[in-house]
Amino acid sequence: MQNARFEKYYKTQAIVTDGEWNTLLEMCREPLPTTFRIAAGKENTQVLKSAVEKTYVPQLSNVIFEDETIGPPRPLPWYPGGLGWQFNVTKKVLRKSPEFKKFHSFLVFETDVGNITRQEAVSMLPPLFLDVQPQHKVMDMCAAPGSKTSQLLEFLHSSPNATAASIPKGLLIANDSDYKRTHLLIHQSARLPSPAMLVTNMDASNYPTLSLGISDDLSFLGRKKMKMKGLPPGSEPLLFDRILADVPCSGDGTIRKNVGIWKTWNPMDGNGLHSLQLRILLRAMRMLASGGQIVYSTCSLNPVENEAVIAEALRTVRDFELVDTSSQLPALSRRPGLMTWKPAADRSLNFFDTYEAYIESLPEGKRESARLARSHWPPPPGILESLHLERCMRIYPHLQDTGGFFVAVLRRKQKYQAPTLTPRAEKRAAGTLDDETKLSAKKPRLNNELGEDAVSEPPEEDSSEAAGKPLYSPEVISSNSAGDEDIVEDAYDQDADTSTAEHPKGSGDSSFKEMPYNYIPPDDPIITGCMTQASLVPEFPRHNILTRNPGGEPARALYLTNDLVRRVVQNNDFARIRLMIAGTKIFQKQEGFGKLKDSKGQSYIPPASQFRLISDGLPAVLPFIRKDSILEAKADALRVLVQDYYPLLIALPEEFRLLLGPKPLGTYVVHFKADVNGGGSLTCDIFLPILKFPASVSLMIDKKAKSALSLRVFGEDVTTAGREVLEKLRQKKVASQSVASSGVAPPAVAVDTTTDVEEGGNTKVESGPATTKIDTTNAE
Ligand SMILES: C[S@@+](CC[C@H](N)C(=O)[O-])C[C@H]1O[C@@H](n2cnc3c(N)ncnc32)[C@H](O)[C@@H]1O
Repeated sequence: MQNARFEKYYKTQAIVTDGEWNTLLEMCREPLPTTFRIAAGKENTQVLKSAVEKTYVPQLSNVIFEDETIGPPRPLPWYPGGLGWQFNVTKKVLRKSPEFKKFHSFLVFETDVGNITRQEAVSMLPPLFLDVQPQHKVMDMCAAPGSKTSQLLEFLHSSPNATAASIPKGLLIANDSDYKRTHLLIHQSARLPSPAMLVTNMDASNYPTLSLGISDDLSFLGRKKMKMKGLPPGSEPLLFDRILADVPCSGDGTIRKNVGIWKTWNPMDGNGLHSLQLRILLRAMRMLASGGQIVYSTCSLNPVENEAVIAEALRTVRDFELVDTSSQLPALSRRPGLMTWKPAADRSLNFFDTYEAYIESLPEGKRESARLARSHWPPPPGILESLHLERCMRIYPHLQDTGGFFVAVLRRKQKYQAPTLTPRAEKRAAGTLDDETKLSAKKPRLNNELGEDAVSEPPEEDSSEAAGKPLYSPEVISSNSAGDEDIVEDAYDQDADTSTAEHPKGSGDSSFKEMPYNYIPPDDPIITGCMTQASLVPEFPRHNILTRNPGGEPARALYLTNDLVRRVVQNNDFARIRLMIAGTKIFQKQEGFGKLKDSKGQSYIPPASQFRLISDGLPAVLPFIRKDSILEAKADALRVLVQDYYPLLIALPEEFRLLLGPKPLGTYVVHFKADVNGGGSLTCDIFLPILKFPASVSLMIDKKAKSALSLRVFGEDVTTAGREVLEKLRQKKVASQSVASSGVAPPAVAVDTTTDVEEGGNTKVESGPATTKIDTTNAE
């Protein structure tokens, strides 16, 4: 864990005092504690918090392992509501100490079902500073794998005036340019299903302005007739209230976790990312609504990726300022942003005081293609002080035993003023600008923004309009000048910036093949059937249900969005904007239901009623389910339901059987009431979907969620999957005993050697043995 360059570079930057440097460096060599947070705003948030505080902390308080006393988990003092936690034990302790093993299983189970997220402490900070509220339009520009996205979603869903299940008015777009990584994002966010969520796969530095369609309220435009190319006049751009720009970075703040950085660190990684980071932040600034806020963050200590980016962005878009966050999270120990720094021009650490000195050092023929831009250096005195870079936050590992991190909160200073159109823009608005002039007006704005020096990442060629693709840009683009900072114009000004939209960097996939999004007419018989089946009240937003297949038929799965997501989905061209998901799945066709025939060969269930509620989307639907249709049950019924995939009706406890028995086949929600005495420890109310068959019933949650529930309520995994794992382990033990006694190798036994839950397999009950079982049950 040595790197002379790393040491020299950061000593030169004076990121801490000389006296403190060794403490910082020593801490970089220590392993990082494990941190996790309990998901906020869920029904069981307080239950889990209390399980950690009142059950696990006492159990783990006096653990002695190999003659050493191990400390229990402790709360992160700065994390609101006591929901952030940290503990510091080795993997060996986690595996071998019975107390910690149990705690580890608890964490694994609850993580799988989305109640707990393992996340580095410092990575929890940006969403906390973003101050997201349920009505906000939020963008997470570089979101994968999505730990901050899930935190943002929790905030979007936590309204003091509503239940955790209510649908927020705002939206969250989680974007990443890496196609494969967007799937991590989808997986992560599925843990908190949201009708307000969209995932896109775009280059954030060129993110197109999305349209919200024609708005009744045109005050955002300052004029009634604004023409957007490809859209009817008066279309409203989607401007965001909150944007997180957690940009790609060199990541040296993660050196405690990623020890490989000791070997490979060099200043050129940070130098090379500066331009992209700046472009992403500038794009965020242009997409921000009046009064909005941006959080810019990196897990890098390098000022070139941090203060230098902020300084240049503030100089470019002048109506922004850094927010003084000193009164927020007072228990968080932090250092102010740097006011000066010295870029190194190469791996050999040749430092230059000024950009001019750097350029002069280059042979004449190489100056044009200099790798560093003026913006790598601090702004000149006079300007520098006015930027208040000290308001940026630097988190160092030794301050509170974390990774290193950088956070800056930016706010738009002034209210938006309606633009006065230049003559060119007037011509454009009138559609009288000839094509050639239009194209030349679209010269890459990027060069202006970054100055002539921004050569390390040359702007890509703009080919979108030339290729005849529709662009959602208004015809009101005035001449491009770097100081021309007008919100609406910025938001619209996509002509210069959309060239890579169809081929995001890193996606490695140029043929985007997501299914189209089609809203189903609210009076469609399938929607009516679903509403009847699930006893939904008339207020259910039936107009916001979409399906995803080329024909637009409600064939298999139905997704729920909110009104705002619907406006986005219906007013944009997704041949160009790579939309991965919109909203959350709430109903799924139960294919086996069609096969259920009575003795006369008639279908039991008409096609319009063959859809069932799925557990993932239940929180979004629950507020709309008629209370009197929800079945009540106790922990004893839950035990039967988790024990087998398809328990027979006659196996249910009498009270619940009498309730369910007379009901028609189909989908129901069961309310398991909090009860710590009834054969399990149900410490809070839970609502789960079930599906009733002629002679059996199935709890419609996946295998992992069942195991997690079983562990929490019954203290053991009583599920089929859990029993199978135990059986395999037993067989393995028997086999190894027989080797020991006979000396003969036994036949191979397929055993999951990894943890039970994680390796329980991915088969969802919902799609697993259903068909076979249905047929059997029917035959009975
Ligand atoms: C620091 S990571 C983000 C971590 C994430 N915010 C989280 O908390 O889980 C940076 C992400 O930026 C993505 N990325 C890189 N270049 C990008 C670009 N031009 N536009 C959008 N995303 C980009 C990477 O794929 C990577 O997932």
